[in-house]
Amino acid sequence: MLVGDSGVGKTCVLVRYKDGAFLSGAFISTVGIDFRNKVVPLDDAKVKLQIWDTAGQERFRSVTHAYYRDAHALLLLYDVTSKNSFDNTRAWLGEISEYAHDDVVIMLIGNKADMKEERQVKYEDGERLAAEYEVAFMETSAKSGMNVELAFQAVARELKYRKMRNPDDPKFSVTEYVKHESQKNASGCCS
Ligand SMILES: Nc1nc2c(ncn2[C@@H]2O[C@H](COP(=O)(O)OP(=O)(O)OP(=O)(O)O)[C@@H](O)[C@H]2O)c(=O)[nH]1
Repeated sequence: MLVGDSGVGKTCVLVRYKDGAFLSGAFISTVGIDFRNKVVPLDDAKVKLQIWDTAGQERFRSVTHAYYRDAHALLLLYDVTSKNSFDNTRAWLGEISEYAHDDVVIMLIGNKADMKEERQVKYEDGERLAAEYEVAFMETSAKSGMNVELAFQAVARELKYRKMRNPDDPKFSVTEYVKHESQKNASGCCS
C-alpha cells in the first residue's frame, strides 16, 4: 500500500512500476483508494503483488485507515522538494503504528529525486529518519524511473522471505538488499 501526503507522487510511482510510463501534465488527485496488480518473477517463483494507491488528502484519511490492517507492506512516500511532506512522515508513521499490523514491512521513500534544483530534503535526512524508525529507505524518481523497480522488488523479496522462511535460510535484510542493489546499479556491475 502506498501512503503519504497528497502530491508526493504515489500514483506516478505506481504507474511507472506497472506501465513503465510517467504521468506528466495536470495533477489529478486520487479519490479514496485504487489498486493495481502486477505479477513479478522472483527467483524461481512468480509473485502477484496487489498494490493499493491511497489518496493523500486529509479528507480521505478515514477511508485509508480501514485498509491499513490488511496491508503486508507500506511504502511511505515524501517529496524531496517538499520539506513539509518530509516533516509529515512522522505523523504518517504514527498512523501506521496505530492502524497497521506490528509486523508490516515499511519502506520510507523520498520521491522526485530528479528535481535536483528544487530539493529541500537531503538524502542523509531521509536515511537518518529511516534508521530512527528502523525502516528501509531509498530515493526514487517516477519521472526517470530511478529505483522504482528496486523499491517494489525489495519489498516483494522481504514478503516472500517472511512467508517461505526456513530456519536454514540466511537472514534477509531489506535495508542491506537495497544498499547492495543500488550500489550495483550505480557502478553498472552485474554480479
Ligand atoms: N519531477 C517529478 N515529478 C513527479 C514525480 N512523481 C510525481 N510527480 C508529479 O507530482 C504530481 C503529483 O503526483 P501524483 O502521483 O498524482 O501524487 P499523489 O501522491 O498520488 O497525490 P494524491 O493522489 O493526491 O495523494 C504530478 O504533477 C506528477 O507529475 C517525480 O518523480 N518527479
